Amino acid sequence: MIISDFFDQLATHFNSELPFVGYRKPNEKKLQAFLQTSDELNTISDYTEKGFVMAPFNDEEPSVLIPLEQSKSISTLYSFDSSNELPEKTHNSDLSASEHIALVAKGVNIINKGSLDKVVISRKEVVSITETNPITIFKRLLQSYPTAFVYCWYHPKVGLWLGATPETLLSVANNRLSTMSLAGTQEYKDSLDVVWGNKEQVEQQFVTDYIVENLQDSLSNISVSEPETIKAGNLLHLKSTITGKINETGLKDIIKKLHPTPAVCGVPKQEAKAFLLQNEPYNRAFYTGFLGELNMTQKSTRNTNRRNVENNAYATVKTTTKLFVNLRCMQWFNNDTVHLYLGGGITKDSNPEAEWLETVAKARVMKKVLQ
Ligand SMILES: C=C(O[C@H]1C=CC=C(C(=O)O)[C@@H]1O)C(=O)O
Repeated sequence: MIISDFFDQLATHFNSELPFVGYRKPNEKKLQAFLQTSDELNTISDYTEKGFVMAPFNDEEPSVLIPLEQSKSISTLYSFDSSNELPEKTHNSDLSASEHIALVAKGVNIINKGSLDKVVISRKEVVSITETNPITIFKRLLQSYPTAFVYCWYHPKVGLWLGATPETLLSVANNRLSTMSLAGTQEYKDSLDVVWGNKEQVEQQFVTDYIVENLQDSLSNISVSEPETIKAGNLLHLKSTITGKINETGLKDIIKKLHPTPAVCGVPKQEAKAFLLQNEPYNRAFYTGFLGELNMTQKSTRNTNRRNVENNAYATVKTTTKLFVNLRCMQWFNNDTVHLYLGGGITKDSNPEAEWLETVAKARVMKKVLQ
C-alpha cells in the first residue's frame, strides 16, 4: 500500500468514528494499522486474545482490545527523512510548578519516613494547539522519533491518544522474553558519554531489582545487562536489558508481575500505587499503562532445497507479543487542546525543583510536534 493511502485510511476511519491504531515499532520502517470494523468496545479477559491492547495504569480498570479478527490490517513503509527535522518551539501552557513541587516534597518526606523507597510522581499539562488533525501530529511523531514506539490510537468510546515511547514493557517470541529497566533522566547535550549521579543509578537499580525478583519464578536463564545510556528525543536515560526463557507461566501472570514497574509506579508497588491514586490530582488513565501487539502469529518458511533433492519447505509459526509502556504521550481533544502526561522517579535524594524541571524537559518531546 502506498503511504498516502495508509494515512487516508486512518483519517477515514477517524472521521467515521471507528476504532483504529496506527503504529511503528522502534527502529523499524514498517508502519502498521488495525482498523476495527465496528465501534464495539472490546476488553481483555485473560491475555490469550489476539490483537492490539491498550491498558491503563490502574490494573484494576479494563484494558481495551482492538481484536485482530474484527479488524482490517494494513501496512506500508515509512522512510525517515532526516532533512525534515522539526525545530524546538516554546508553547504557552497551563503550568502548575508549585503544586508539582509540593507533591514531590511530600513524596520525599514519605520516603524519608520509611513507608516507600521510590515513587514516580507525575502531572498533567493542558496545552492549546493550532493543529487540529491528529493524523498530522502522528506523522510528525513518526518523523521526529525513529527509535521510539510511535502510535496513534483511537476508540470513539474512550478517546484518542498519541505517543512516542522509549520503554518496552515486554517482548515475547515463543518462550523467549525480553524486557527493560529504564529510569534516570538527563538532557541530551550532543553526547551519550555522560556521568550519572548516584540518585539516578539507585533509581534505575530499583527497577532492575524489581523485575528480576518478580520474574525469577517465571523465567530460567535470566540475564541482566549492565546499565547503558540511551537517547530518547532530547533526553538520556539509563537502561538495562533483561532476558530469559519463560517457564509454564502464561502471559497474564507475567504482565501482572511486571506492570506497573517501578519505572512508572514505585517500590513497594502496592504502597506506591496507593500513594499515587490518592495524591496525584488527576487520573492517569492510559499514561504509564501499556500498549502493543498481543499474540500475533508470524509464519516463516525456510526452504531447505539442496540441488536436485526434492524441495522441502518448512513452515515455522512464531507467536509474538510486543508491549510498550505508555510514556511521552498525549491525549487529544476535539476542542483544540491536548493533555500531556509527565512524570519522574522520586527517591530520598530527589530535589523537588530539579524534578519539576525534568518534567518540563519531558514535555518538550511532545511540544516539538504540536506546532
Ligand atoms: C515516568 C516517566 O518516565 C520514566 C521512564 C524513564 C525515566 C524516568 C525518570 O527518570 O524518572 C521515569 O521513571 C515519564 O516520562 O513520564
